[in-house]
Amino acid sequence: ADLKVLVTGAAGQIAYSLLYSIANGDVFGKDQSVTLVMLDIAPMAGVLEGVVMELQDCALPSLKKVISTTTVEEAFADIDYAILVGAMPRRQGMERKDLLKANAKIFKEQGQALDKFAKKTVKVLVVGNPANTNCLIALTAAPSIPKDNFTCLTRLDQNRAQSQIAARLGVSNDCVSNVIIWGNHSSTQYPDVAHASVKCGDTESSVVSCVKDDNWLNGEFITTVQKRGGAVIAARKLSSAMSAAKAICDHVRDWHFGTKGDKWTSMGIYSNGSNYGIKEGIIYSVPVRIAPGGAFTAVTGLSISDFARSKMDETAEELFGEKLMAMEFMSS
Ligand SMILES: NC(=O)c1ccc[n+]([C@@H]2O[C@H](COP(=O)([O-])OP(=O)(O)OC[C@H]3O[C@@H](n4cnc5c(N)ncnc54)[C@H](O)[C@@H]3O)[C@@H](O)[C@H]2O)c1
Ligand SMILES: O=C(O)CC[C@H](O)C(=O)O
Repeated sequence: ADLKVLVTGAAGQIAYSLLYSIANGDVFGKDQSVTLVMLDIAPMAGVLEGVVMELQDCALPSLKKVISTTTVEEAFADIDYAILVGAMPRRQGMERKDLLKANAKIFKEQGQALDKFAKKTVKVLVVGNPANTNCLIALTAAPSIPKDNFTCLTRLDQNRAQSQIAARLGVSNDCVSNVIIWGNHSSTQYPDVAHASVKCGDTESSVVSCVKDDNWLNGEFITTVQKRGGAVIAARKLSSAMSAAKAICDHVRDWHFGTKGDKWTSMGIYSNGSNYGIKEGIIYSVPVRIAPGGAFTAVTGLSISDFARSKMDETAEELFGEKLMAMEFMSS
């Protein structure tokens, strides 16, 4: 059957890279026909039309139909996937709090629209920042959809961490696996390589034993990944877009087709209180294994050092703080 995939913020910069990849079959496969639904706000209707024209002009075989709209009723009707990108990005000088205030109401409205109009099996990926808390807002506003159908993007952080390690070791990016991102998609996230491995030829070794520099791994490596989004904003005067779109494709592809073998990937999921002492009630990034079709389970039994524990708690605390702030904004 045809897949109906919604991308919000479809006139924006991330969408400009993302829409092509989805329409080209890079996410759901070349044999899967896709109806692409594109939502943006009314003032962007003209730009949206231009993007529709370009998608048509790509003449892609797996793109069955394009629907562009500025109303949530039409956008969320009967969708299989909702990729929620549309939100204000942080610019230089803006705090996360400013962003939460501006964006929280978008995700409440869209959560309600998911509840009302989407398939109950819809898979939701929240990208718009603050991604974890926006995801929690959407989930809360959509009680008829299972909580495990809501995730937020931390794959960009995982890709950043993986590429930092690969560059340090002088190996290609695909040699490095099982890096973990814990917690918030923010500068308190904990990129963790304690369980990561690097494959050179036929031999697989731990990243820690290959890097042989714990000071770097526990210091500069972590801060580089934590601050990478801000560094891109400072350099481009715009938020990351090409790399964000690529990470969205990786996330959704793995959610659709599943992870391979004993490999895992990180995504922000609803914390039900049973993973690694992370309390219930926030969207927190953990390593997951995914079955074909999308059922996922958090990877269990990983040893957690005292250093990791304090980092994991710090990012959880930030998320509970954001949750409180979001609740205040919503009630005022
Ligand atoms: N989680 C991540 O890893 C990650 C990475 C990069 C960017 N982001 C976030 O993604 C978001 C989008 O970034 P961008 O660079 O594409 O921004 P952008 O400003 O280029 O595009 C955002 C688009 O969303 C639209 N929009 C605003 N409100 C909307 C609504 N209610 N419904 C539908 N569309 C709406 C805007 O009109 C605009 O076209 C930002 O919040 C950014 O911070 C997240
Ligand atoms: O606003 C930020 O600090 C980050 C923007 C984006 O989420 C990224 O990670 O590139």
